[in-house]
Amino acid sequence: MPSGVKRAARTGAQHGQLLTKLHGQHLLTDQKIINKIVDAAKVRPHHTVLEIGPGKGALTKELVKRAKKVIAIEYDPRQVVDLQKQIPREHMSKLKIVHGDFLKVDITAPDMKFDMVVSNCPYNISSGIVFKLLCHANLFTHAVLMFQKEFADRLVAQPGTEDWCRLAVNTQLLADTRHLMKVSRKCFSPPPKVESSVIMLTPKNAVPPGISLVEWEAFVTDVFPNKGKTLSRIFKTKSLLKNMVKNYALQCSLENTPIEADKIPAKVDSIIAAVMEQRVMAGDVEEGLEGDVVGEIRPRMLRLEQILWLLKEFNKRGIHFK
Ligand SMILES: C[S@@+](CC[C@H](N)C(=O)[O-])C[C@H]1O[C@@H](n2cnc3c(N)ncnc32)[C@H](O)[C@@H]1O
Repeated sequence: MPSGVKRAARTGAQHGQLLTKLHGQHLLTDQKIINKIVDAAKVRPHHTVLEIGPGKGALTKELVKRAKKVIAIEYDPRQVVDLQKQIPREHMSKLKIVHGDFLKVDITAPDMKFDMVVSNCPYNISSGIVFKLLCHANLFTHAVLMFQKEFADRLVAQPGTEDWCRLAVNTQLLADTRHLMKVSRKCFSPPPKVESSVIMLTPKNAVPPGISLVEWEAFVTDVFPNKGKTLSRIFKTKSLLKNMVKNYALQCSLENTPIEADKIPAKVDSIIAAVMEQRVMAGDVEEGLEGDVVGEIRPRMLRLEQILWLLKEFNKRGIHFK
């Protein structure tokens, strides 16, 4: 082979490998795992399944056998071509391939209606996928999703564990999450460097009453990066105090509450003290909390209901986080 052709072939192959890495293309090859994932999704003949990143169709081939329709969103044009070749002709009419980035595709469009989501996700956009699905939680009943094990562990984490974090709290506000199975590296080609897990994500029916999602997100973002510190210490953080003072001043002016600007920091301090001195919802304290006064508790011990309660305690006293 002439050296120019060899070089071009090598460059082409390297480009392919780079794309493979960039798009998280670790394809499932273990038929038992493929079946278990599709079984877990409980696909019935009247269902439309949305698949994120079908690749060469490992899951898609099973899904089209069982569903009425599969909408598969794939970013890589090479995989789109391969996918078309992989699906048996008799099932082709059930498959709609959308060539695009899942994070950008409008999944609310009338021709995109679906009942559930199944995906061996591209791990490099795991957070984006969860966020987008939660934003459209009203569109589907459940999602069976494979992620890198550490990410999946955080999605299903419980209070009091190391993995209980912002991602867990934000996800579980809007959806129930359940671990389904671990998947060994050996079940993929090429094998990834990490282990994987499959989880079930089931949207909850409604956002808890009296809660603004924007406010919730801001509160959790302020409190959870310091999940090992006590709440009293967290609410003494300068940047957090500054933000609370600014928002309190805004709230006062919106409500026409007469309060002099230089008195606002002291007022905010007194509100924080009042909230911190309370006892956590009686009879609702997690075992292992280090004190029963709010200020002595660390966010990593707080259950969802307790975080909601804490946020409402601030909000009802006029303190907002966004
Ligand atoms: C981990 S592979 C899974 C492939 C196949 N489902 C399987 O299990 O063998 C992830 C797939 O997602 C595709 N992908 C990567 N980023 C994407 C994006 N933003 N939107 C849609 N698909 C994407 C990749 O090209 C790849 O085909």
